[in-house]
Amino acid sequence: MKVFVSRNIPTAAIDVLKEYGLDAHINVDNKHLTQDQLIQECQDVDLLLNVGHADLDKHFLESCKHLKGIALASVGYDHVDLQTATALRIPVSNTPGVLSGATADVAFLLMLAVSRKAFSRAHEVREGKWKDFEFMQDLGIELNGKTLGIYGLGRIGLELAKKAKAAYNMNIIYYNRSRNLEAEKLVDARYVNFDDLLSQSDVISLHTNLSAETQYRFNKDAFRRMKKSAILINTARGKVVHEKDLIEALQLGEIWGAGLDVSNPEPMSPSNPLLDMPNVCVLPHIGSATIETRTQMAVMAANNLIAAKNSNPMMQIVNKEVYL
Ligand SMILES: NC(=O)C1=CN([C@@H]2O[C@H](COP(=O)(O)OP(=O)(O)OC[C@H]3O[C@@H](n4cnc5c(N)ncnc54)[C@H](OP(=O)(O)O)[C@@H]3O)[C@@H](O)[C@H]2O)C=CC1
Ligand SMILES: O=CC(=O)O
Repeated sequence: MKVFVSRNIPTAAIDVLKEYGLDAHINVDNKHLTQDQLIQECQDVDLLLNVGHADLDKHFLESCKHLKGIALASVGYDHVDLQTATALRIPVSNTPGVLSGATADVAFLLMLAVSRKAFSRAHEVREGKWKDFEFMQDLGIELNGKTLGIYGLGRIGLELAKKAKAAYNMNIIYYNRSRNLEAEKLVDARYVNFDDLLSQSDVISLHTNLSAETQYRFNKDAFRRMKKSAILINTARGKVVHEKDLIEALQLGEIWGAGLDVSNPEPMSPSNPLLDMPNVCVLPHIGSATIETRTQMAVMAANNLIAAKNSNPMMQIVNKEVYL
């Protein structure tokens, strides 16, 4: 069977593929592939281990006629046309759980960075422009005892809630479509409606998957209903936030600051006004980027490919209808 790995992955995962007899062709140069290039690479490929968030849409899926399985090295699968994959009987797997702690760490990091204005003048230090200790400058907001609102309290949201509770005894409120009773028990999380999430939170952290329902849910209207002192953290997907409305809300002082690990599009344009705002911290989508986590993600994806190779169900299947 022909296997393609779309970017470099840790050796541990390549070893798993080899151990089970899959001799993968790896994009060893780690070149960014356009969709056309990926289609070209996958012309006679049976199994794809896909790294990154390039669109695996109808055109891609229908163009790669030999595909019998796609293992994503990500938990999010909003970039895959699952309906077409299922119709073509291509099982698709993801990597839930193993990246929750690392991604929650980045949300926590952003929450602290923005609330303490940690990076707003870091460049001044580097450029020799920092002149003096200022008693009344760079004043941040303390997180202790504040209210953390989580939009999408699932695996990652719960990890963040645990950290926020342990470190700062934050009050946790959340909004999902359904209640998360485990979180209510573990961190005393309180289920609220969307309006209350907006109006009661000191920090709102987004951890939903991207869907038609969640796309642009954080827009002009939402920002107006948030506290003027509120901080927005997004480690979910760029499109959950209406970026133009966010820029306006920050410019008008409708919210206090924002910490973003994701944007729309990615990479963010260097001319994006968010990058010039001292109350905004932007990271290059590094949520799961630790040696430990990326290794576990890649190994999980490799094991899913092995299952597909052996015509067994993939363990972390996201379109299980394919097996009906
Ligand atoms: N920055 C990064 O590097 C990373 C980003 N991510 C992003 O984080 C996302 C979440 O991952 P994970 O925690 O594992 O996923 P989970 O499925 O565990 O959690 C998603 C949560 O979102 C809620 N949700 C879904 N739809 C809605 C809606 N319409 N309104 C309100 N809540 C909703 C779900 O609850 P319910 O179904 O009850 O509504 C669930 O609690 C991923 O999909 C990915 O996009 C993930 C990893 C790394
Ligand atoms: O964004 C990363 C993911 O795993 O999803």
